[in-house]
Amino acid sequence: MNELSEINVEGVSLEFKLYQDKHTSIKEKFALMLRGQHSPQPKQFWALKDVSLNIVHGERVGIVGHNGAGKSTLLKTICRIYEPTFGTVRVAGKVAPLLEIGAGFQPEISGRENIYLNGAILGYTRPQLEKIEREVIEFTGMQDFIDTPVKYYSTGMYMKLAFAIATAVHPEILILDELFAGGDAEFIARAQERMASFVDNSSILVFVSHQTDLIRRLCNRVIWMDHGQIREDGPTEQVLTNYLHKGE
Ligand SMILES: Nc1ncnc2c1ncn2[C@@H]1O[C@H](COP(=O)(O)OP(=O)(O)OP(=O)(O)O)[C@@H](O)[C@H]1O
Repeated sequence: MNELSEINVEGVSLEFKLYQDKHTSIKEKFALMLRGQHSPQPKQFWALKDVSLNIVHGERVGIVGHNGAGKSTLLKTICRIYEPTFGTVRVAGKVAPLLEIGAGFQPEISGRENIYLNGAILGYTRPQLEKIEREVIEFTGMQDFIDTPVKYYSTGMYMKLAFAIATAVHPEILILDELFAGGDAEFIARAQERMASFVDNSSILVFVSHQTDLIRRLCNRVIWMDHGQIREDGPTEQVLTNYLHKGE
């Protein structure tokens, strides 16, 4: 286990271009063309603005903020799905990202085959994959469906499988985005138990959620995102109190 897992985000800004074509009808476009004008240029939008943070092993970080504050964008930037427009992201340690449930699954193949496929993508070795297969089937309780193509799975089943695969072998850095929307109560309870026991002093959890109770239970540090910037970063209770009183 890497005792030196670390996430370092330094001066990160990320720009999206917002296309506004949907507000321009074909008739309006023709009128613009006849007048020798062009459709409006895409608007620039900064989803992250000069974000800096450092997360070290042993930290369980909850990210809170209003809708559109930049929480998911920050996670995707840490996972290198988005390239920052400015700034740098450095990650030391193996990352298990759970950003969009089922995003890594192949719909036509079975749950069991997806365990192998996803596990291989996460970098697990063959002996680890065999252990994971047993462990995942046991954790999910999905013996009866494990050889069914995952396109027939419900959202809850996708979630169980993805969570079980990502956490089967203790990852050094676990990154979760709103994981529990749509899961059944029993699974949510078991997943929370696993997450609580998952983080020890040699790993990192980064967790986006609107469920402040869950964040309070699982995290020892909270980052409050507001309009693409960090509004507050500190101990869970302090930041949550401010967020709940001054935020949203
Ligand atoms: N691929 C994209 N292209 C353009 N804009 C985007 C894209 N992804 C996100 N955005 C915009 O960036 C902003 C931040 O989005 P993000 O999903 O990071 O917010 P969030 O804090 O996770 O919100 P929520 O709590 O609603 O999930 C939003 O205004 C969103 O519309």
